[in-house]
Amino acid sequence: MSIRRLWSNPKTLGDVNMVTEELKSLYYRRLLPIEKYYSFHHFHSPSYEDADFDNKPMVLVMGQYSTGKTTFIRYLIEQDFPGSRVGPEPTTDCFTALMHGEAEETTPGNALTVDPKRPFRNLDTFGNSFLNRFQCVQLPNQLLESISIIDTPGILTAAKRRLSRGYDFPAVLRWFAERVDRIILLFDSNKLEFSDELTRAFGALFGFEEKLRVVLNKADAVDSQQLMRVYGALMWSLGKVFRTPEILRVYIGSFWSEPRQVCSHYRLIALEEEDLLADIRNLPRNAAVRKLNDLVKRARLVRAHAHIISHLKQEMPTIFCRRSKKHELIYQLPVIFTKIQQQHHIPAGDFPDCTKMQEKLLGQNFSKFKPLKPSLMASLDKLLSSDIAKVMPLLQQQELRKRSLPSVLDGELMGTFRPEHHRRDPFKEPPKDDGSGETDPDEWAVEKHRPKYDEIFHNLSPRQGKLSGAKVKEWMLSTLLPNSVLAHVWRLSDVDGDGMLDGEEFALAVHLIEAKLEGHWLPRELPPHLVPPSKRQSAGNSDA
Ligand SMILES: Nc1ncnc2c1ncn2[C@@H]1O[C@H](COP(=O)(O)OP(=O)(O)OP(=O)(O)O)[C@@H](O)[C@H]1O
Ligand SMILES: [Ca+2]
Repeated sequence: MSIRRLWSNPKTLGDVNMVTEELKSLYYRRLLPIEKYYSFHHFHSPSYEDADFDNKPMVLVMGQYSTGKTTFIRYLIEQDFPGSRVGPEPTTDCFTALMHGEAEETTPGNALTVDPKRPFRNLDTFGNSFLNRFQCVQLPNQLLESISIIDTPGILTAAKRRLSRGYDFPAVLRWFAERVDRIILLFDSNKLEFSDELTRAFGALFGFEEKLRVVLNKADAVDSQQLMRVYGALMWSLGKVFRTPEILRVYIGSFWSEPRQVCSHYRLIALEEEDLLADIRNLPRNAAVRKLNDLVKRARLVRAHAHIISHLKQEMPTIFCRRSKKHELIYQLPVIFTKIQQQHHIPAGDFPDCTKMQEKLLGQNFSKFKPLKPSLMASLDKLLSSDIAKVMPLLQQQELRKRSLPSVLDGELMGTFRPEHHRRDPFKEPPKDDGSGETDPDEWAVEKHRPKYDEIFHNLSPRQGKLSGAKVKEWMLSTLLPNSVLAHVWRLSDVDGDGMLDGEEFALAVHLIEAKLEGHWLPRELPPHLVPPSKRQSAGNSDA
C-alpha cells in the first residue's frame, strides 16, 4: 500500500477530525460570544471560521525582495507554478496561496473571500487594494496534497519603494502568521539588509516566534569567512528585534534546484537543508497541536481584551467630560494594563501591544463599551482551565496512533510515493549488491546520446552490467545538484527498483540530469517514452 493511501485512510483522518471538531465547538461555544460582546474583531483579528480549523497546514514564505522566496517554493514543490516570476529585481507583488487541486486553476482574491470552503473569507477586511494583490493557485501536486504554501511580495528597502502598497502590509502578514503552521523567513547571504519595512513586518510576527524558521539563503555564494560574518550579523539583528531570539532556529542553505557552487561549507548546507525539509515534513503531524496552541493564545488575548474594555467602560463618566476623559484614559493605558494584570493575575504577555491599542481606541466610542459580564468570563475561565485539558488526551491518542504512520511527506519532497524505491534510495542508505536483467534497445528518447552515456557508465566500472547505488550517487554528487533533485532522478531511473542501475537506466539518469541542468523540471512519473525498452513489458507500458 502506498504512503498516500495510508495517509488518506479514513480512520486516521477521523482522529484528526476529532480534535479539530472539539476545538471548533469550544471556539464557537466559549470564545466567539465574548469576542463579539467586546468587539474583539475590531481591535485584533477577525473571527475564526470552519475553514480556519479544517484547512491543511500552511507555510508562509516571507522575506526581503530577491532573497529567493519564489525559488524556494518551486524547489519544495519541484515544479513551476502559474504566475510565478523569478528575478533579481522585486518580482512578486502578490500574495499567492498555493493549494492542491485536480486541475490547474487561478482564483482572484475577491472570489476567494466569498468561498466558505477556503480559509480566506475574512481577508476582505483589508480592502480592495489588497484583494487585487491576492490570488490562489490550485495545482495537482503531491506536496500540496498535504500542505499549502503562501508566497508573499518581497519586503522592500526604502530606496526601492516608490509607492506605498495601498494596504496594511504588516497587518496582512499578521493575519497569515496567526493562521499558518510555519513561517519561513528568508535572508540573502550576499546582502543582509534590515529595512524599515522589514522591521515593521517583524512586528507582525511577535507572539508567533515558535512558528518561525529563519533561512540564511544562497549560502554557497559566499566563502566561509563571509558566511560567519553574515551569520553573526543576522543573529545580532534578530536579537534586537525579537524578544526571544534564542528560540529562533537559523538554517544555512541554498534552496533551489540548481547546481550548488563549490564551497568549504558545502556539506553543512546539505545537512541544514535536510533538517529544514524534515521540519516541513512533520507539519501535518503537528497541525492539531498548533491549532490548540493558537486557540489558547487567542483565548488569553480575549480575556485580557475583555478586562481592558470593561475597565475603560467603568472609568467613563456617564454624562460630562466624556471626550477629555477618553483621552486621559488612552494616555494612561500603560498604567491601566499594569493595574489589570495585578488585579486579575493575568500575565503581561497575554496583553496586546499598548501603542497599537491606543491607536485603535482613538476611533472608538467608549460609552458603547460593555461592562464585565461574569457569566461570559466564567465560561472563558472554564475553557482555559478545564476544557482545553480535556482535549489533551484526545491529542495524545492521536499522536500515538500517528507515530506508527510513516511521515506523510517521506519521499514526497523527494518526488515519489513508492516506499520500495524509497528504501533503496542511495541518498538515504547504500543498497546491497545483486544482479539480474538484460538490455534490449528499441526506439527510445535517450537513445541518440547513448554512446556518450555508455562511456561514462563503463568508466565507472560496472559489475555484471550494473552500477551500485553508492557508485552512482558518488558520480551524481559531482553534478553539484541538490540531493533532493538527485534523489528524484534516481527514483525515476531505477525503473525496476533493484537498487542498481544497468546501462539503460544509467543512460536515462544522465539524460534526466542533463535536462535538469538545461533548466527543465523533472517529471513526477516517468513518461512512457522515457521508459527503457527492456523495462516496458514489465512496467506494463507496451506503447512506444
Ligand atoms: N539558492 C540560490 N542561490 C543563488 N541564487 C538564487 C537562489 N535562489 C534564488 N536565486 C536567485 O535570486 C533571484 C531572486 O529570486 P526570487 O525571484 O525567487 O526571489 P523572491 O524572494 O521571490 O523575490 P521577490 O521578492 O522579488 O518576489 C533570482 O535571480 C534567483 O534566480
Ligand atoms: Ca517572489
